[in-house]
Amino acid sequence: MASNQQSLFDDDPAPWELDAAAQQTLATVVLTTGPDNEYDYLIPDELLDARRPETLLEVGRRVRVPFGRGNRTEVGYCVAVGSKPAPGRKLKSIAGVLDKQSLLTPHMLRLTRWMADYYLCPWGQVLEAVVPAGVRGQAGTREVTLLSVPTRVAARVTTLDVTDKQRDVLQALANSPKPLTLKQLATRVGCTSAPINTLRKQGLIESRVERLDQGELEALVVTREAPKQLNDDQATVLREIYRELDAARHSTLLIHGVTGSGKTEVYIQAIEKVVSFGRQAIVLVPEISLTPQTVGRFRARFDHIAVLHSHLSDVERHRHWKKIAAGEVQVIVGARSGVFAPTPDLGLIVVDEEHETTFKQDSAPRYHAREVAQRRAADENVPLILGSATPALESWQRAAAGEYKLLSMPRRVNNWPMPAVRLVDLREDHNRRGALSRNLMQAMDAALRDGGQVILLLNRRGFSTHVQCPACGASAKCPECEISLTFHRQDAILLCHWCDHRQAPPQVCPDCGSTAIRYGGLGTQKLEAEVQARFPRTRVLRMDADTMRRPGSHETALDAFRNGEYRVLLGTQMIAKGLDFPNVTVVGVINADTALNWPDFRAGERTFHLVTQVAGRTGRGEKGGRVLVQTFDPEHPAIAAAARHDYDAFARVELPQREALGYPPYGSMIRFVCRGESEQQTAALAQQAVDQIQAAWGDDDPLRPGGPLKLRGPAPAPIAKLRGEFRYHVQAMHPDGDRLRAAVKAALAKLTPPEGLRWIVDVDPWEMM
Ligand SMILES: Nc1ncnc2c1ncn2[C@@H]1O[C@H](COP(=O)(O)OP(=O)(O)OP(=O)(O)O)[C@@H](O)[C@H]1O
Ligand SMILES: [Zn+2]
Repeated sequence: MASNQQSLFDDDPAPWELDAAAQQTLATVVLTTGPDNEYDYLIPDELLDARRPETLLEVGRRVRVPFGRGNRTEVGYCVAVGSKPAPGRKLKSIAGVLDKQSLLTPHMLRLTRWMADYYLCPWGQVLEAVVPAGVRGQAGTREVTLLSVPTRVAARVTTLDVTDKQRDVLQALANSPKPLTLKQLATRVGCTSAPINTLRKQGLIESRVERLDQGELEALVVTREAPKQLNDDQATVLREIYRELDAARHSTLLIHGVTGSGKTEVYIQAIEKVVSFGRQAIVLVPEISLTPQTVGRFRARFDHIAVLHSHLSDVERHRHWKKIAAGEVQVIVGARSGVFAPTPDLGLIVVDEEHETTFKQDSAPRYHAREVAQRRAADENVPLILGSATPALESWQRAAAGEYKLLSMPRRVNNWPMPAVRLVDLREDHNRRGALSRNLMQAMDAALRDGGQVILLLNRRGFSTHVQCPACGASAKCPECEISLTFHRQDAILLCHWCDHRQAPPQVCPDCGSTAIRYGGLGTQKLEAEVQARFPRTRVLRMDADTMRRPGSHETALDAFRNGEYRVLLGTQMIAKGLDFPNVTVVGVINADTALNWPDFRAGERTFHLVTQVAGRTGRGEKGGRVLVQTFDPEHPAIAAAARHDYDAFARVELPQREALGYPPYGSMIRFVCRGESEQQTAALAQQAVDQIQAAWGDDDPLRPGGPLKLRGPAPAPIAKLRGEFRYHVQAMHPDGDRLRAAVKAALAKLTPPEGLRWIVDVDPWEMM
């Protein structure tokens, strides 16, 4: 206020009083659900009393607040406390503090804020996704009795007056670096529980009861491994990583290492250094259940590791979280959400198989763990390592642009050669009646006779993938999704793979009454039947979403294959990843083209990744290995390059095409999808989105770099109907990602969806269906 006007308002307080009154200590709160805004609240004095830490209001704790006209109670996160000028209106007060400690470090607050901005979703929603829903309780744990030898006893085991058996028991226990359960000890010594119990009664063995969850129980039985002697490529890459670690700075290293080049050993030795600094490392893997070997290697090398997988109960997750936050964990191995592990002193993040699509979350917040890891590593000033035999083109492009440092491991360990890949042209194999070409069968036969094992990839589950009436052409479709139903012979049902709708297979065609229903198309169940018929004395293991429903079933199945109980492993893409079985001498790809014709600009890239990765599962031992890839399109660049293990060749063809069309990695893409029961309303909402985005973008200035905004749609999505709702989508692309995000954000704020219509927005989408 200008001072010369002071006299006009005698009642006003003097300027210094005004200042004091204007500043108040306020808490800024973000609601967990509800409007995407930040709200200021007054803080009652008792919540600022440092002598009562359990109710102290701090940034990162959750609070209860009155909200809205009716003052209903909402929960929110306190994201800031500080003095602010008093607003004109009267503020409400915080009603209470929910957490006894802060759930979020300042780093995590910044990271989640960035995610909300980048992925165009409410901050509160991101916060809820990052902080695990842990509740108090002890479900999911088991009480075990752990035995150990007191030091005073261990020192004189040889002179004690005990039986020989008892001495063996004491010796075994004293030699074990960790306490053992009764069962473990008995197995190790080869005795019953009797001598152990006698020793316990005599006080020569101590016992304590602990609550352990499944992961910790597993960790009890790990055998430790020593570091491997690195080969030259590994050593070179490790030196580069050490250089970054010693410099204590952020940078991103992309390790392009062919399948079987020993990337995991490099990560482990890098992390050993991080741990020696007293800091923690986060390792992200595509899916814990599919990577039991990788997880096992980490367990064998570190004492304090937390494995965060999707089968953890809330309670277990919460316990891990607390241990990690307390700095008690050295290495966190986790899927996507492991990137939020609350490490107090992070030293390194590793993203293994960084090209995998599972790193992108397909529900809100639709973040990509690689991007979040990048952001987090930069914010905490630590290196980020991305590793893959088939890097995502996004990463490859950034390396080419100098944003990432590219490190190569072009050879396999032990100088084993890459397996020879043969393309089997299905167009020339006219006499083929089943799924297996003559070439593939011969190769399988030779491998099996030689004591080897076989992996067969077919990326479709079920028995028959379409059920059709040859008389009138009608095919069985899901009534809710209008997608072809798959016949599952085991359960004798037709199943929709999108919505899980089930119905009995028709006896007669519902359209024309013909009884000659044809079951066509090939799924893993049919392949299993064929392999079993052709190789009757061979045990065949099938892995797909149908056989792998229960937690732990992947590990059991892979163990059985490793032990040689099964000679043939067949399945969907879940068998294509990361497995390291030296006895696999033949890999067969039943149909390399299944993903090629997807309505997705990444169809070629996905195909290249899948074929290269599955081909890499063989030739990992003394016996070598070979690969047969069946295809109708052997000249396709993705398939031809995969057959030569030639990533560079693939990238050289694919990148210019992406660039010409403005697709990622050259342009940013945002996808809008809406759905509703009325097709007309759904289409109208998509049109509204297009109009609003165009309006928010404004006119295209021909002189501005990046060219005009590319807007595709509205159009029916490839899955045009799902669970009874119509789906429409819109794609917006432009090289200037920030400007694109701003325009879409502004546009979405103006959308007025009618009752019953829903929409989502996906920044950097991976799913195009
Ligand atoms: N220096 C080494 N000497 C001998 N064996 C090694 C060495 N480094 C790694 N290995 C072994 O080589 C095999 C392949 O290593 P690893 O699984 O880490 O490869 P990878 O690069 O991750 O392959 P993929 O991309 O196919 O998963 C493993 O059995 C591993 O124990
Ligand atoms: Zn359906």
